[in-house]
Amino acid sequence: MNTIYINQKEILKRYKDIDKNTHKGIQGHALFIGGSYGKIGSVCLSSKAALKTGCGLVTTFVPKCGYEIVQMSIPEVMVLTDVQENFISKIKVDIVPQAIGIGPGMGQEQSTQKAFHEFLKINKTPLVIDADALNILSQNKSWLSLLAPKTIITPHLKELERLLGKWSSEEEKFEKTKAFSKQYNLIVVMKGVPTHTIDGETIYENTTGNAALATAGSGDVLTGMITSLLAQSYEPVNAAILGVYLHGLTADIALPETGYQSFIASDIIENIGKAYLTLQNAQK
Ligand SMILES: NC(=O)C1=CN([C@@H]2O[C@H](COP(=O)(O)OP(=O)(O)OC[C@H]3O[C@@H](n4cnc5c(N)ncnc54)[C@H](OP(=O)(O)O)[C@@H]3O)[C@@H](O)[C@H]2O)[C@@H](O)CC1
Ligand SMILES: Nc1ncnc2c1ncn2[C@@H]1O[C@H](COP(=O)(O)OP(=O)(O)O)[C@@H](O)[C@H]1O
Ligand SMILES: [Mg+2]
Repeated sequence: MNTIYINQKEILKRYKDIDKNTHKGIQGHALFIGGSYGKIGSVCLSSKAALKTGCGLVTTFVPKCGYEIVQMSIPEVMVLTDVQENFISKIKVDIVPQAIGIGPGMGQEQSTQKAFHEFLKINKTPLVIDADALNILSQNKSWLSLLAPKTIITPHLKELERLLGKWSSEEEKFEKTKAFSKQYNLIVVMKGVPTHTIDGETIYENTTGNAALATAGSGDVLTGMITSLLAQSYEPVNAAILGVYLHGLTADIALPETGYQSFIASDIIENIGKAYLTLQNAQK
């Protein structure tokens, strides 16, 4: 198997320092599409994580019930709303983002499924697909052919099983995932312990992170971080690898202060700055 271990040395080959003359207009604009009644928090986590990972602008598209929630919990984020109150029914945005993250908290209502299908037919923006958007694809596998090359998908093991069907050994899991990645030309972030990012025949094994990450919203934060890096012009595979590495590093940094149990998804976001500083200090 062609496995590359993603440690600090590998990350420093891929990490790009910030340009001192940059401004928010060229730092990348990320759009998040997701949320439904009772699950607006997921897309708030993705959106805040994206800002803290360095993109210049974030817009979040939610059903109407999410409008005040997103505005009040993250004032830096711009908000667009669906016509429906409790779930997404028609994805209509008048902005030009550099990357889109779709799926966290989105639910699987029939009209949400239809809206997602219409969106996939016309979308030209680099995409990160997570959570319910993956579950919808599992129910409509013919839509996978609508995905542009190097679209990033971020399934946890259950979501992966819904997409691929059951496997009977670890080896078969990897073989099936590699075949799937090649068939649709996708980058698969196979979330687990550890997380493997699969790009065709190549497997990138992450080396950061710990059990503190086993907490609600941890994956929603990862979607925000990867989408942010994609919006900042990282190649899709590097956005995935660096996002997973930084996400894990936040938990390694925080662990001595929080312990495993009290660490929550917001603590990932709080520690993204320290994770970046670790890389910047290692460059000196
Ligand atoms: N604050 C909010 O708004 C939040 C909103 N959220 C949103 O909720 C939606 C549903 O997402 P979800 O992942 O909770 O549900 P679902 O896909 O059915 O998976 C659950 C089942 O899958 C399994 N399983 C999970 N992980 C596994 C693993 N690593 N390895 C192996 N198995 C694993 C496990 O099954 P079991 O092992 O029990 O058989 C578990 O019972 C989605 O839109 C998400 O964004 C959440 O992000 C939370 C915070
Ligand atoms: N024991 C663990 N060790 C390391 N990472 C973990 C562990 N448990 C969960 N994670 C990470 O936490 C994230 C969980 O994602 P996900 O299941 O989508 O959460 P949610 O849907 O609640 O946001 C993944 O990145 C996964 O790799
Ligand atoms: Mg998830």
